[in-house]
Amino acid sequence: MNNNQTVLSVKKLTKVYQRADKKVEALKDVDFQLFKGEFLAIMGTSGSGKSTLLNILGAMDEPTSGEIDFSGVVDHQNIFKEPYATTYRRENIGFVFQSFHLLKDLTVEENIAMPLILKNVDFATIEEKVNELLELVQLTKWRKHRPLELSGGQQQRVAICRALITSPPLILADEPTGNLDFNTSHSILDIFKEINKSMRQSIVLVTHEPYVASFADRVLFFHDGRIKNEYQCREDSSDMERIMHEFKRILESPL
Ligand SMILES: Nc1ncnc2c1ncn2[C@@H]1O[C@H](COP(=O)(O)OP(=O)(O)OP(=O)(O)O)[C@@H](O)[C@H]1O
Repeated sequence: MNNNQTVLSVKKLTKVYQRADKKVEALKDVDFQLFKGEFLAIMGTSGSGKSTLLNILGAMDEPTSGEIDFSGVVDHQNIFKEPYATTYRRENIGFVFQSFHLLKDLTVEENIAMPLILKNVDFATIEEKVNELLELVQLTKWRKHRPLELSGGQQQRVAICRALITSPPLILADEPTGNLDFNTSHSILDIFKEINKSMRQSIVLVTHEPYVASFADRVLFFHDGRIKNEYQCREDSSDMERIMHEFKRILESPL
């Protein structure tokens, strides 16, 4: 849960893509705050702007207008320009994607260690962190294997470790359970919940599934590039049904 210390503050954010002779407004006047230690789900149907938002929060894309106050994450604010964008991503963000994005020729432990190798961290420190993370996700005995020898759920656990190894204040996850079956998704979401609680990292997770969103502390409902409502999870068995109900109501309302 949050203690109201702001990590990110998003104000009147818009993103317009130019596609041939047509403008696509992917984000329209998006306003929200992310709090320290908060697990926030961004929920919406396909095309509602979820990935666009995540890409902007990760400085992989620039907004068309509006502001993001990143002062809860970094000192400088010019994060959309190089070299700041790369530094911001490397130092402050852990990315987890639907399709894992692991390097297939490297072992599990090499994949996890890569962000620290790139930062020239000493071997002993890297080994200690890799061991700790492998234990957290119960993959110690798979450390010498390569990603393609692992199940989808195991590969996603490796990707989560890689995202965590620099201890970033912010984890951005785009449909991290999209390629996984129900039970595997549950165990991956439990890991997100656990790291959020134990390490106090803030998480922004994009999903179109009420079940996945119900693991978060708060859900922002996106529709047609706008935030239509939000839901504070009660952490009980009613969350999924309430999220589903609210999502359905939003989809059935006129734009
Ligand atoms: N690079 C781009 N160029 C042009 N239009 C884009 C681009 N990226 C996204 N869009 C458009 O912006 C809108 C929002 O897309 P976005 O990918 O953010 O949605 P989404 O909610 O993540 O969808 P999905 O769940 O299918 O990934 C869509 O209409 C999409 O076609």
